[in-house]
Amino acid sequence: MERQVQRLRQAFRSGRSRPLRFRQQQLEALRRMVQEREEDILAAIAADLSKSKLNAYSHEVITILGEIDFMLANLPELASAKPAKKNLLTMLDEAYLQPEPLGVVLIIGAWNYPFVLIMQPLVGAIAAGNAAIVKPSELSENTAKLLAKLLPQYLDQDLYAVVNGGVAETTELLKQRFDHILYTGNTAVGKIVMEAAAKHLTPVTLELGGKSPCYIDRDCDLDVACRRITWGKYMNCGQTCIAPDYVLCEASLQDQIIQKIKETVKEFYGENIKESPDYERIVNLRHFKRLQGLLEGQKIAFGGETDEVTRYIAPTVLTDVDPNSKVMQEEIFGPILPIVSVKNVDEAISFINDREKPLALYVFSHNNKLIKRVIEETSSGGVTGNDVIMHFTVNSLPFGGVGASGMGAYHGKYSFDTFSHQRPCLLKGLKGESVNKLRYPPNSQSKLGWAKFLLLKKFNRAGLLTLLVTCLAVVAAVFIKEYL
Ligand SMILES: NC(=O)C1=CN([C@@H]2O[C@H](COP(=O)(O)OP(=O)(O)OC[C@H]3O[C@@H](n4cnc5c(N)ncnc54)[C@H](O)[C@@H]3O)[C@@H](O)[C@H]2O)C=CC1
Ligand SMILES: CCCCCCCCCCCCCCCCCC(=O)O
Repeated sequence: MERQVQRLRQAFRSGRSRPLRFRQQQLEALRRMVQEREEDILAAIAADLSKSKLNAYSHEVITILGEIDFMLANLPELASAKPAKKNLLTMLDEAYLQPEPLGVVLIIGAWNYPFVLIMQPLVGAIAAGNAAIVKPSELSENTAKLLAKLLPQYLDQDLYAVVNGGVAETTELLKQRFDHILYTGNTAVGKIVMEAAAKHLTPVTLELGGKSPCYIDRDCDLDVACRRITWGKYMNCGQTCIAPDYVLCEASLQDQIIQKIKETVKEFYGENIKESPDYERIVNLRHFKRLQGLLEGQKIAFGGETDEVTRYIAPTVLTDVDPNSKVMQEEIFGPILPIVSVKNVDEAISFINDREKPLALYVFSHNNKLIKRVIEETSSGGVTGNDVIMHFTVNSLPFGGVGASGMGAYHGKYSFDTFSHQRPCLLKGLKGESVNKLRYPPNSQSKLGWAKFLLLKKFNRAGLLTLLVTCLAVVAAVFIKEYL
């Protein structure tokens, strides 16, 4: 492991990953990989998550092609130096922010969107000019094996590497020194990653989970709300980090919501859900049993059927759920939707604020003011109003958590920034010593007066004009003194 990281570091130090043309070539190669090996990629995702190839394409491949296109279209702008505002003491100098790559970065992915969660950060790392090691989840082993086979065929092998394995291999990997770690997965492991990173003072982006609430207001088109919630909750069999975890609503809405979700489930997946190509399975037996445990003692409004052999759990809604029950204590990460009654929006806001900050928050209402109020009075990684999941798809919005749901963010420009250091640069000339004398010892009251004037004074229009004239005079004086 140590030698592998060293090999990447050496390649990074050679400077090969920095030129824009090189980054573009690598991103183009990634796009070719996705296009040429589409069938293999879809088959691997399908095998890992019992997913149709159509869904594998729309859940994962589209996102990556879109991200690569974005980076290729915007790379010159993203990587360019950005001029910075100057103060009066540096007005003749050059000040700018120069994005620079961090070095060798580590990307650890989770199993639930095994392709996206490795590839999307990797696109950002390459675009920003880094070397990278990716560690796909061992639970989605088909995608992990395929990435280990394909990435070296398309990318520079000395700069980008895949490490596969479970806890032992990841633990070993985390002992190495990286320049950034982006980890996606559960909170407990997030803490392990952060602790390991701290030993090297490595900055981390942690993409964690949590219970994302979904408030449905009385003043709402329930048909539309329930259709959108059904889509986002049961997509990938509920194994989506930003799936609506539970619904909050007034008790009087509960029966209508149940009925409408039930109808939508039938519309989406047919009479025999097990036969639907659009309905996935739970990733493994451990998670299947965990989810079965969450159903115990609950009032099942519909669904609840399970089949251990195929790890099938039907789309399920629970009613009158006690906020203290187990299903309301941990992230569900499965096709179970609890409905918790609240008296009104005030109680919903308190309910949300009494818990850890979630990764996503959803509010459905005709009343835009109410939506804005819920946003204003709560906190979460991201928000979608009157829909679910969709903020993930907008790559001009940073994606990430806050508090217990994570730190840092990525997607689009934000991925580039995550894997870059914004290096502040001030370039001065060697002339102009007559002005600089103001800051050299010995200090004096008059020098201090000038320093206050130049650095602290705020000017109105008239003041600005006077200042401009003064500055021109100073520039002229400096010029005469230094050059004539
Ligand atoms: N914020 C986000 O973008 C996303 C967050 N998630 C969250 O991830 C969770 C589900 O993923 P997991 O079951 O954690 O996935 P997982 O079991 O695949 O683990 C994630 C990664 O951590 C590694 N890992 C596991 N145990 C480790 C240890 N002891 N030391 C070092 N590395 C270790 C695994 O090898 C894997 O690569 C949910 O909480 C979900 O909400 C999932 C997808 C996206
Ligand atoms: C008309 C064409 C429709 C195409 C469908 C586009 C819908 C896109 C939804 C994609 C959702 C992907 C969610 C991925 C979330 C990954 C991280 C996570 O939350 O666990």
